[in-house]
Amino acid sequence: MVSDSSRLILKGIYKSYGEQSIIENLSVSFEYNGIYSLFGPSGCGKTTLLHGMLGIVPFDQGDISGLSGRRIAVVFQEERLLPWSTVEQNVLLVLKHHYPKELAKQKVDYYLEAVNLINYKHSYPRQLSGGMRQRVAIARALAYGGEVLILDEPFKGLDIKIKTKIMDLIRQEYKQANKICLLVTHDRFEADYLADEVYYFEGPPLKLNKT
Ligand SMILES: Nc1ncnc2c1ncn2[C@@H]1O[C@H](COP(=O)(O)OP(=O)(O)OP(=O)(O)O)[C@@H](O)[C@H]1O
Repeated sequence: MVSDSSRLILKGIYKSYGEQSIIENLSVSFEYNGIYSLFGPSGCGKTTLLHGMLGIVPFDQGDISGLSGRRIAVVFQEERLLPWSTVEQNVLLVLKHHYPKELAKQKVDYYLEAVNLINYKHSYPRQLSGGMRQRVAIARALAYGGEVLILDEPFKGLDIKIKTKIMDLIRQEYKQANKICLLVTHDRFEADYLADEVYYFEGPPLKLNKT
């Protein structure tokens, strides 16, 4: 089979947890150079789909193409920050093997500024609010960069002003050839604001309702 490198394709995906079928014969594809929202109610299986794509949980069946070998940045539902490291160190950590030291530091400052946290770079996660910690996780993913950006409910707890500022930045950086951004959300405003295309899901089992 010839693989199509301009698309990320999921084909015939199945996933169950015990007796509960979460994903049943789902096929969906995304084009590089696209920003997509995966919109659907809480519990329908969106996170399971993302985690399967990332290899965090194994799918029971199905094929994924167009993802391996790509650099992937992720914002998970939880911030996953190191509590013993400062905000700056948390972001730097993921950059240090990918960029020279000075460039890495510049990136940290640029993205902390972008999420309105530059004045907190020497703070520890416990000194921040939940929404601020979430913004550190967003800054970390954007600074890391990559061809694929996966966002799982990244804007919860953020006010509309900062949320739209961050979404504008993401559009600027991901509306480019050879890049994909996938946003999982059950917030209709976010889904419409960020994406070129909104995929509507229901479930479980997760079903693509319409695009
Ligand atoms: N590790 C697990 N073991 C058993 N069931 C699970 C597990 N993870 C998820 N589920 C179940 O799978 C279903 C889908 O969960 P999932 O987190 O994928 O939904 P979601 O659409 O992302 O929801 P939300 O928007 O609330 O995050 C739920 O019914 C959940 O209870």
